[in-house]
Amino acid sequence: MGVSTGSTTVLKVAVLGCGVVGSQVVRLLDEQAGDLAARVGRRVELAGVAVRRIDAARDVDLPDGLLTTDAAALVARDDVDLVVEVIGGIEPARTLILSALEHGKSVVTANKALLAEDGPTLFEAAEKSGRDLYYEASVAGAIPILRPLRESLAGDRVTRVLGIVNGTTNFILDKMDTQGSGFTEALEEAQDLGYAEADPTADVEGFDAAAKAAILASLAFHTRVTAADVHREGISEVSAADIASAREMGCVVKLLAICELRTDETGEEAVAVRVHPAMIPRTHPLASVREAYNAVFVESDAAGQLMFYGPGAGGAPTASAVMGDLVTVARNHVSGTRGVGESAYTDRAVLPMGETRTRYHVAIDVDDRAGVLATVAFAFAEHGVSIQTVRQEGRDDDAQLVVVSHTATDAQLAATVEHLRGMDIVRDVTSVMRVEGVDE
Ligand SMILES: NC(=O)C1=CN([C@@H]2O[C@H](COP(=O)(O)OP(=O)(O)OC[C@H]3O[C@@H](n4cnc5c(N)ncnc54)[C@H](O)[C@@H]3O)[C@@H](O)[C@H]2O)C=CC1
Ligand SMILES: N[C@@H](CC=O)C(=O)O
Ligand code: NA
Repeated sequence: MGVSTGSTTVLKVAVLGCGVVGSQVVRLLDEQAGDLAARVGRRVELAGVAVRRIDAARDVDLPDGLLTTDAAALVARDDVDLVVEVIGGIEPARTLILSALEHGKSVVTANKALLAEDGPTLFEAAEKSGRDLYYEASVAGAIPILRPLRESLAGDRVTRVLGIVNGTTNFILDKMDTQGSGFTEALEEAQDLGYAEADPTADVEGFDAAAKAAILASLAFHTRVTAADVHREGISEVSAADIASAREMGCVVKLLAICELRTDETGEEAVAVRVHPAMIPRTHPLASVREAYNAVFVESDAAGQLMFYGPGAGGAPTASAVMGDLVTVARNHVSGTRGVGESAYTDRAVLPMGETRTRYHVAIDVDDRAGVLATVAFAFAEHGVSIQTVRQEGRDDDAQLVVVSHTATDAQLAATVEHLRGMDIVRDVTSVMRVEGVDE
């Protein structure tokens, strides 16, 4: 393959995809041209924009000559120095990124789905070509979180990363909580605002947050975690009743990504990575993260607790992170250097979800008669799950017990729920949700 030599006076950028994010990258490349030249030390110009349809309506004006439907040819062009991939999804994005790297172009991408599925292939290709692969926009949109993990905290030992990393689901849960909005109505609003993925199932079912959790855990713990390693639950099952129940307890429901450094039963350090809805106290800092904002807590041995907060989705905020990476890889290109590559030297195992320890909120429809509470409490005790509080709501045919447990493993809780579901006095277990951010 020919490695591009590019121009010595101008850096040429190919943008692949001109949707919500791509159109904003193209706009910023034009509007910030003067400042970019000063910051990079060389003019940065658009070489071309790969689109699916030339005649599609888009949010940015582009001269026809720059548009092409042949992304493969664009990334291979000799006059292209840097490539921005904002098509999304696995293919053709993976082939295009690999081709760009093989042709000697550094790549900036926002594609968490691809990084979480096949990151190592991309990192190896970047290593082999001696080029950069940067992806700050892939996690928590505009918030600088990957660079702090990769660089600022490289001398510390990160033990936990906890956050809200999906704007769409946070927007939906926030609207359900504060405005009593319906799920579908809130999702449509998030789509109109450009927060949702092309297929919003990726957001709603937690795939997007799981991909981001995999990327965060890999960087934080210097290991390889893929999307398949992440325990994932979305928000499609979160009901208005769950949100009301959380409110009763002084909590709010959030979709959380939790990455932890733990010790397995042999004493080896391992990682646990999960994404699921959880109740957190309204006094917890994450409870005040509204709309499509994201926030990530990082805990490390020396630094203690750090919190990163900001817009986690949307065209312009995401383009801001893409542009930051673009300036970095452009500077590296000009100075003939390379940024930090993948750091996966610890090669830690990923613990099964059953070993995760947390607290649980369980709502149970029961027959309202003497002895029911004791029988239910016995089922929890039998599986080693200690109860912190129980409250009864309703009477007679409408009776419900709401149990909040002390810390137990997921396996213990699952066994308890199965036991409850098999009991005569239990009509249904209507809600099981983890409770996070509460002291023992
Ligand atoms: N929208 C957001 O808030 C954020 C998006 N991202 C990521 O950024 C990437 C882009 O997302 P969006 O701009 O929101 O998606 P989008 O769906 O608005 O844009 C993707 C564009 O790529 C085009 N495309 C598809 N196949 C193509 C091909 N073969 N050649 C050329 N163009 C092609 C589509 O026509 C579309 O215009 C994704 O990886 C997404 O996960 C990351 C952070 C936030
Ligand atoms: N669909 C994503 C976009 C950013 O990654 C989200 O809603 O957070
Ligand atoms: Na980011």
